[in-house]
Amino acid sequence: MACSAFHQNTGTLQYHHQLRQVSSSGINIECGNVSMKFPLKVSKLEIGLSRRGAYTGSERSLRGIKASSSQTSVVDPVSSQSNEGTNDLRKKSSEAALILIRHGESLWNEKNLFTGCVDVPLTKKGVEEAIEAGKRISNIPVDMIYTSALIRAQMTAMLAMTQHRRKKVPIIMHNENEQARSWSQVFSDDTMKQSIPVITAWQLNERMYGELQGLNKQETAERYGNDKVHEWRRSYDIPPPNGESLEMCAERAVAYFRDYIEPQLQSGRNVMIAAHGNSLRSIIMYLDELTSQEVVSLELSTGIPMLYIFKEGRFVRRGSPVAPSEAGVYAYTRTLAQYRQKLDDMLN
Ligand SMILES: O=C(O)[C@@H](CO)OP(=O)(O)O
Repeated sequence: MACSAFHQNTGTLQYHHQLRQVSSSGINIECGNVSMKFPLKVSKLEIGLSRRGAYTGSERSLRGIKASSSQTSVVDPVSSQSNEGTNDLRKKSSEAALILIRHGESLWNEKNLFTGCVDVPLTKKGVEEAIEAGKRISNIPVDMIYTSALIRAQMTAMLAMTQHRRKKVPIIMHNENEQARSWSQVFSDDTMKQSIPVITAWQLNERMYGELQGLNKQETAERYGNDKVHEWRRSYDIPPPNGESLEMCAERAVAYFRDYIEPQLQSGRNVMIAAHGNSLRSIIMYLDELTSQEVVSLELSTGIPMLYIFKEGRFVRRGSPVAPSEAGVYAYTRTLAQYRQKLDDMLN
């Protein structure tokens, strides 16, 4: 018995580019009418070294953050997961896939309202974006899912997983108290093998937008001025009135990532995170070693998955999988290619 439970335009870095082609000389990425080629040889280490001198004290502390908050969910189920689809591959490889998805359009995105920690659901368009995101990642192994505590991120994760070819069932872990844990036990190893634990964590929530929550973004810009509102929305260390700056959001989100998610990747588990514009901006700032100036121009689109490969202790951004048939995604690593082949053999 088991109790188991990734453009540059008008100065704006937008991580919603479309990966078009991977060749031996580089990666072609298209975004709108813009096409860029990135040489494969440019490593994160090189980028990091050239940027490291520009870090501020708080950025350095971002990299040294220890979580001050407790984990919201117990991860026991994971150790009892066989993840048999990728387990044998894991033994041969120290690499893991990390998928980041900002939730699909929410009802307050549609109304152009500051949302922050207000818990609103997806629009119909948001539902469609989540399903489309799922199609893009349907051949990438997922062993664990992390979402924020907010419904728009959870809807996105669940809807995306309806498209996954492996058809494992995502199960939200309820560890908020002993009774919840006890009442949500599963008593079949076989069933657990066909499941993916979903860990919800408030630390991955959207930045708390303070007294802007519920206000219209356009009206707020007209009242306080475009520059002030842009500073509140995109600066690193200037908080909106009584809300969290990106730096404050990073203190919890990056700490959670480092303390709870990175160890899963280190042990070879493939992880998907469904979260929010700013909690993901802070995590990407950490992964890509962006400076506080660079993160100002980082924008994330709703419902676009970004793929990173974690290998030998380093994160390498691999853009956004375009479609299940996109051969380039599977050229990233031998492990992913093998996984896809296995799916093809099993399901076709
Ligand atoms: O309203 C919000 O919570 C966020 C994300 O939608 O807005 P912004 O674009 O200002 O980060």
